[in-house]
Amino acid sequence: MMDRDAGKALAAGAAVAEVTDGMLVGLGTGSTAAHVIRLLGARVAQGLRITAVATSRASAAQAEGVGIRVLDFADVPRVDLTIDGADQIDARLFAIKGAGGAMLREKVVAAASDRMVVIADRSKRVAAIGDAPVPVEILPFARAALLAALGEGAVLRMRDGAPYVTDNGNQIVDCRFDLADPAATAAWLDGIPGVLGHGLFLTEVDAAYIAADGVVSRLERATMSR
Ligand SMILES: O=C[C@H](O)[C@H](O)[C@H](O)COP(=O)(O)O
Repeated sequence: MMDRDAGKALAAGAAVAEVTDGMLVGLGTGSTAAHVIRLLGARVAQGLRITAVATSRASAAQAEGVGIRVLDFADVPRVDLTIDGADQIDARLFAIKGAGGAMLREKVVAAASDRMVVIADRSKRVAAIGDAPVPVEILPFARAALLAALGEGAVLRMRDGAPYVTDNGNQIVDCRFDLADPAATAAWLDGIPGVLGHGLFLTEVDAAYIAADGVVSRLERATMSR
């Protein structure tokens, strides 16, 4: 665990090095993104001038706590650079996100970003995304119908004996999909009324910093268009 956390911090440091004066930075959510916020806060204390938007209330609170000025994303048309974690990432820069429940805000912020970078310790790096639940944010009004539509293995996420509620006031269904064709699965999910978001990030990620054995490697989507 210590080793994984050291990897998260190392990857975060590599990505934070991309942040320069004047940027509007998108802050991800989760234990890896928390390192980014901590490191950015330290740089802000040393004089770095940035503003930020956060992909969750938790990240906004952490950022404000370390002196980063957080804007309301509702007022922000474009973001320069977003740095976020992932549950799985592969060489195609396909990612599964949302174990922390923030994937809908994470995706809209990523989509509004000129550059989106995923940071991860080696445990997240996989040959091909698939062996992890895909979180799907649903309209609670349609819960039973959507659980049925999402198929076998779809499980309503619970917390403290009640359905988990996202920052958006919705619920999450964790799904097990055959991801032989991730784009087809994403398109299918995008077409289901009442599905408000999901954790398949297939086009949003521009680069990934992966830490393993004290070394960070970078994967870059150099030639593919977004
Ligand atoms: O909803 C949560 C996010 O997608 C996280 O970025 C993802 O779950 C990775 O979180 P962690 O860095 O805590 O493993």
